[in-house]
Amino acid sequence: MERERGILFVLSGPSGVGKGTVCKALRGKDMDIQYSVSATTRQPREGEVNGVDYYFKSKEEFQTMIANNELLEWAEYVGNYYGTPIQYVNETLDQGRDVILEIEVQGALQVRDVFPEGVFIFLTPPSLEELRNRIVGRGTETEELINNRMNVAREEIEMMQHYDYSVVNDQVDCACDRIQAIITSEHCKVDRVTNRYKSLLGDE
Ligand SMILES: Nc1ncnc2c1ncn2[C@@H]1O[C@H](COP(=O)(O)OP(=O)(O)OP(=O)(O)O)[C@@H](O)[C@H]1O
Ligand SMILES: Nc1nc2c(ncn2[C@@H]2O[C@H](COP(=O)(O)O)[C@@H](O)[C@H]2O)c(=O)[nH]1
Repeated sequence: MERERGILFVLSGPSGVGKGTVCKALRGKDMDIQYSVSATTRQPREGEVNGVDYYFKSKEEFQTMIANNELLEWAEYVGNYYGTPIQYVNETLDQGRDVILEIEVQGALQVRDVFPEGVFIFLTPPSLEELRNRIVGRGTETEELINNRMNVAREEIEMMQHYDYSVVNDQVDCACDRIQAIITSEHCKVDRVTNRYKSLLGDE
């Protein structure tokens, strides 16, 4: 029987809403889902490790990746470039394993064009005030950058209509359970299951 391709999940939502935190909680759930590591030109934060949190690149290196078609999508966000290396995503999906991308909205819309069968989830904050509190509390951005990120956040929330699911991150465990439920239900969708049975019956 031919092995089915994995499912591509895209998790977006404003900076500081808790995408990384919720993904970390998902990792603890022992699910067979792989996490793509993005490339970025932003400076590493304290404790961030190259190849684990991001592939940290110079602007020139990033532009070379674009020119060589090494990125599935890329975007400029608050003065830096961010992008998803395509090879890892394709190879992992071809192995029949799911992949999750944690990316901002402009990039997610590009992925939608290439992977219309992908599953797009938008994580929302309980309120804008709470969003700001979370970015401030993280302690990684200057006041100016916090304001820039909050301005982009407003625009991003308006783009939520382009997603398949919206999940509020009120409490990490609850948000994680909701995303886990979405992943499980996507695996039970009749069109995906039908393909599996087609190849099963074809084997007879
Ligand atoms: N449900 C929650 N309740 C309270 N605090 C939270 C919650 N989820 C995340 N946080 C906190 O909010 C801050 C931002 O979270 P995190 O870094 O995961 O956001 P992010 O969406 O991945 O941000 P970015 O897009 O900038 O990488 C962290 O300090 C985290 O501990
Ligand atoms: N379009 C893409 N956006 C990405 C990617 N990796 C991360 N991101 C998003 O960028 C912002 C800022 O991230 P930060 O680490 O500087 O706080 C946030 O929304 C990330 O989700 C990517 O590969 N492509």
